[in-house]
Amino acid sequence: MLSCDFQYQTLDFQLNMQLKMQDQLLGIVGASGSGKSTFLKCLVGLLQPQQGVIEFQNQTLFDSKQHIHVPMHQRKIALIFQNALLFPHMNVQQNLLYAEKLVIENERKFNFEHIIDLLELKPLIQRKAHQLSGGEAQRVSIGRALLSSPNLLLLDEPLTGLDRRLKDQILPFLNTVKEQTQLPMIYVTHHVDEIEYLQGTMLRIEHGYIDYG
Ligand SMILES: Nc1ncnc2c1ncn2[C@@H]1O[C@H](COP(=O)(O)OP(=O)(O)OP(=O)(O)O)[C@@H](O)[C@H]1O
Repeated sequence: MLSCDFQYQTLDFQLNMQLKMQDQLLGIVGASGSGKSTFLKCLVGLLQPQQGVIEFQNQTLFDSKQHIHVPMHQRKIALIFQNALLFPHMNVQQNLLYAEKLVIENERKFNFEHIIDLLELKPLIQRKAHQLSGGEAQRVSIGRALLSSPNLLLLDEPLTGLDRRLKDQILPFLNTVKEQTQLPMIYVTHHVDEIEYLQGTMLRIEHGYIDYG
């Protein structure tokens, strides 16, 4: 599983993470600015900690002493942001197939048809990104992340900006993804009820430290 013991520091912020992720879904909550997104960015390889170690499924992704910093595209970790970032000039099908084609065939975990069914995307496949609602676009971005065949799925406030009705639509899809794929997931949110719904274990970060209180 995931094992972290690292520090990431800027001029005015320090993140100290020591954890072993045991369960399939780890939910992370904490005040704005506490370091939740910074943690995900260190895992995916967008940011490089100053010191420490990050290991995932027996692979060292980062080790300051051994000068190991596996580049993002080799980590097999997908990150879903608050705003679905789809290619605007492509339709939904093209957006999805683009992600799939980046993975060599015998390493693909899911196929296109399976993802279309799982996320009920069939009625949308010919639409361009700007012809989708926020919730539909987020479903496509979840599908695209899955087709990149990740070993770990990171979700950074994926429901923020969606109204209650859309949240209530997307959460069951995320639950289906969790149940059907068995993918390890880390889910950052301000809403504890989302983690409870997804039956995740919960971790709180305060001012860059894990709060065990
Ligand atoms: N691009 C950046 N440049 C400089 N400082 C940043 C940058 N992004 C975040 N920070 C700072 O790093 C610290 C941690 O921010 P981070 O985004 O990880 O918090 P967060 O817990 O995800 O907050 P939120 O819940 O508001 O998304 C904060 O002090 C923030 O101001």
